[in-house]
Amino acid sequence: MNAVMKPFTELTPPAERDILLRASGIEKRFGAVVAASGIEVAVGVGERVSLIGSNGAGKTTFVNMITGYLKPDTGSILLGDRDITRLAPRQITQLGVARSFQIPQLFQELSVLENMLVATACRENRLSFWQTARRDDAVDRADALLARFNLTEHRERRVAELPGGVRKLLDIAMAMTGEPRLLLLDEPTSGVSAEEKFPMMEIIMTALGQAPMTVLFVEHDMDIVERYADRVIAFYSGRIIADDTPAAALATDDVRRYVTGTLRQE
Ligand SMILES: Nc1ncnc2c1ncn2[C@@H]1O[C@H](COP(=O)(O)OP(=O)(O)OP(=O)(O)O)[C@@H](O)[C@H]1O
Repeated sequence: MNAVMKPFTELTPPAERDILLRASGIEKRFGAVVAASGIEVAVGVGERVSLIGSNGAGKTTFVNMITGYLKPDTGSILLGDRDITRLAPRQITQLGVARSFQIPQLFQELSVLENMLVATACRENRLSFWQTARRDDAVDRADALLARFNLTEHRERRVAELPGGVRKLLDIAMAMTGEPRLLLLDEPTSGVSAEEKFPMMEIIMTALGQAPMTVLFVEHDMDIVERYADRVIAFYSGRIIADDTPAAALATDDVRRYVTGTLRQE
């Protein structure tokens, strides 16, 4: 059946969604600092979830535990029905979890296309970049992704010559080379000028398309959150203080007090 693609939220009510990511009973301390406490999260296939919170609230710790860079002290993380809590980052990547970084992790002296092919070689677990670079299918797939992210005109340019916003798009395009089931974006528009933010988010969200890929993105700009997330999880002091639609989450006293600062702290 050739159904017209609808936003995921219109397809099925939340209770019936297939759960892709389930974090249960997560606790994480760094010495006396509580970076995660009592974290209970279930994210459905195709959801666009924004993680918000002030500096040090625990957003990156949560992302790092999903990608395997940090291990929780207690609790479990499931991807589908697979327990990934204790797996190494590389194993978790192979299972379909990809991420981009606040500061893009790119090879400055390589071209945009070469960076894409390095990412492809890594996802395919190949030791030789050249093996991948010589394959027409790998180049074709890289070119298709570059086109989706409006990067074709930069294909042959060295990364060192690129403006910040283009580097961020490339970082996300590289994360997409393995066709992930779960994509984690760490502040996709940080460091980008106010005028560029919305056009850039528009490119990202259009390139990511609709279901079935699930996207979690850390974001400090509430205008971006309201426009592009269909759900918000707010962190404060390692705890989740709201988990709801953007409108509902941003209206709570805790989020206004501890995240957006629109309600004075007593
Ligand atoms: N490797 C670490 N060692 C010690 N403390 C850490 C480590 N990583 C994070 N923390 C602490 O854990 C708490 C949560 O940090 P985290 O980086 O998760 O916050 P965040 O919400 O991502 O903040 P930001 O918006 O500034 O990136 C903070 O108090 C931080 O200092």
